[in-house]
Amino acid sequence: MTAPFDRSIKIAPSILAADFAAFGAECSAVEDQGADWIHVDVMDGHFVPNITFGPAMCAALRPHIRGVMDVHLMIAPVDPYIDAFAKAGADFITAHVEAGPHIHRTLQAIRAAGARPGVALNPGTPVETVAHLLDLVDLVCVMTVNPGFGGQSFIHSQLDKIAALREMIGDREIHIEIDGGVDPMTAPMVARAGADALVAGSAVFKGGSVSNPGVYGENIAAIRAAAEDALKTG
Ligand SMILES: O=C(CO)[C@H](O)[C@H](O)COP(=O)(O)O
Ligand SMILES: [Co+2]
Repeated sequence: MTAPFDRSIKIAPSILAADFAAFGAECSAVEDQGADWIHVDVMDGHFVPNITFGPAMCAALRPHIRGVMDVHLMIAPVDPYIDAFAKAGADFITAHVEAGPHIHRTLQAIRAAGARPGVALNPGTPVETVAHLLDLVDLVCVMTVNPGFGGQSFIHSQLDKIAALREMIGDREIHIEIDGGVDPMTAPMVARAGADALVAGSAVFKGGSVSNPGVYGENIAAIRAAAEDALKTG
């Protein structure tokens, strides 16, 4: 029997804001402190103006992540690397709709490789771009910053896009993930607009460390409570 679709609020710390010299311990620490998914930002210095890490890092992290590894590919091209990220143990592999001319084929290839496909949209990309991809994906990621860096300000104009996406998705079992500038102030807005997976880097890791992980727990709880309270009060 398959598990019912989980529409509850999920907090996905982005390790872009973690201590790069201690990624394994950082992943365990945020999971111990209540993280639902671990969000791994892969950047190539071409699709985005920053470079992080690749499939070897994901494979190294896998034993340190008990739950979901959510891999956000900010790379172009995507297709030559799909098998490597799937073999590295990624649960979700999200590719950008802007990363190439054949996103439909890319999403099929991610599923064929054994991972769950996601599609991400840059802030300047209209939501209609994913209308004909919804049958292929388990997740749509709405970027609320321009991808490439953590710690940027939330772009409020994306709230309408999230609400329109929620409408488009209807009762399909697709997660709406928000990435960029999510904190206890912005979490209520994205939750009300229809998001269920909230990526947060700076707002989770600020003030904490692997030797002081309780701060991560407080930060995660604050974002979750802000989002859940917004859903209760409407
Ligand atoms: O994909 C990303 C940037 O391209 C990151 O996931 C995102 O920026 C999270 O960091 P923060 O919460 O600090 O904005
Ligand atoms: Co990301």
